[in-house]
Amino acid sequence: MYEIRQAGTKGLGVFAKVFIPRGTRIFSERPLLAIRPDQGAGDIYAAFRLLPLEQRTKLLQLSSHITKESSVARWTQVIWWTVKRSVFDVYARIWGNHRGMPARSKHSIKEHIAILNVFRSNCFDIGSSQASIQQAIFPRISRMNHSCVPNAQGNFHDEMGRFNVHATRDIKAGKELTLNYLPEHGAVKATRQSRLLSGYGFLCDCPACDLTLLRGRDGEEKRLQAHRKLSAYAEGLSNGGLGSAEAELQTIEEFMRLFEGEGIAGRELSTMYFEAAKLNMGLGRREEALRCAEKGLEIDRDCLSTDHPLYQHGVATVQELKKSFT
Ligand SMILES: C[S@@+](CC[C@H](N)C(=O)[O-])C[C@H]1O[C@@H](n2cnc3c(N)ncnc32)[C@H](O)[C@@H]1O
Repeated sequence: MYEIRQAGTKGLGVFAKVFIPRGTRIFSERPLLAIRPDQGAGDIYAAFRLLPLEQRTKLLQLSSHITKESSVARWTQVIWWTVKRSVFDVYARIWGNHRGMPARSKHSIKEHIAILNVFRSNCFDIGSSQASIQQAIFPRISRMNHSCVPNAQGNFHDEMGRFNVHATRDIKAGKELTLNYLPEHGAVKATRQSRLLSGYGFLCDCPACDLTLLRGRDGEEKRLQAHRKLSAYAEGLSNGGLGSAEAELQTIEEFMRLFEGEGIAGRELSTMYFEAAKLNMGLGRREEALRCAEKGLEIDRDCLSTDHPLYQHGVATVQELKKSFT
């Protein structure tokens, strides 16, 4: 269905070999390296050292973005970790407690820094408080490049222990498969570019970032418009206003129009639809509430698949709304 090959100046990328319909599960991968919510940078290297050589080699071949600041930060982190480990080593020799630290002979500061760089450049924030893992790298999904108007989205399925990537749009054969690296999809170009440059070392030139074309300029204007609406709503709240459900709904609808106009689908959009359903219900507009919830469910079906607990949750919400009609 896909192939991994050179993507111009972006390095490697993932491309559709055939037409991929919206909702298709393109990838379903277990993490190559992961950390739990209670773990930190110090645990990344320990987890890495426990992997078989073949997987360690694969990991070190992933791309890594290094800046002067991140390089200094990593060196500081690793030196501190090494000092801590030496202290543990002394205790371990006395009491035999090794506290999960790799043996002294296996530790290499250079390798430790390299793996932290790879991890930070390729990891996905699983992000949910319920998930058993917090951040992870995946063998092939980590080859997917960014677009601010992506055609795919990844979501972690905790029970499966897998990160599933689904097509959020129909994708023609030969097209690159892309994800959005940024947590917020509605940000304006300057914000997106600065986050991508500092976090990943590149300036995006996707259709939403190309303001020489009408499509880019139009999208940017819609983003600004949505942010103006959001600011006006937030200002009302901070001036002591309660914020009417109507005003909240209108703000959400502005973002929904923006996303749909840009061809962005996925969890952000479905969440907005479910929120709009709740607000419409509160305003006594049951039919509109049901329409919004059904639309949210349709988007979730395509970006999560029906086996995801969040999809099941959406089914229950729609059923609940339908019951209110009887
Ligand atoms: C997770 S990796 C993606 C796969 C990577 N291209 C590779 O060769 O392994 C992230 C890196 O890919 C590159 N990249 C991703 N999306 C890009 C884009 N839209 N434009 C330019 N470079 C991009 C950047 O170097 C970034 O640090």
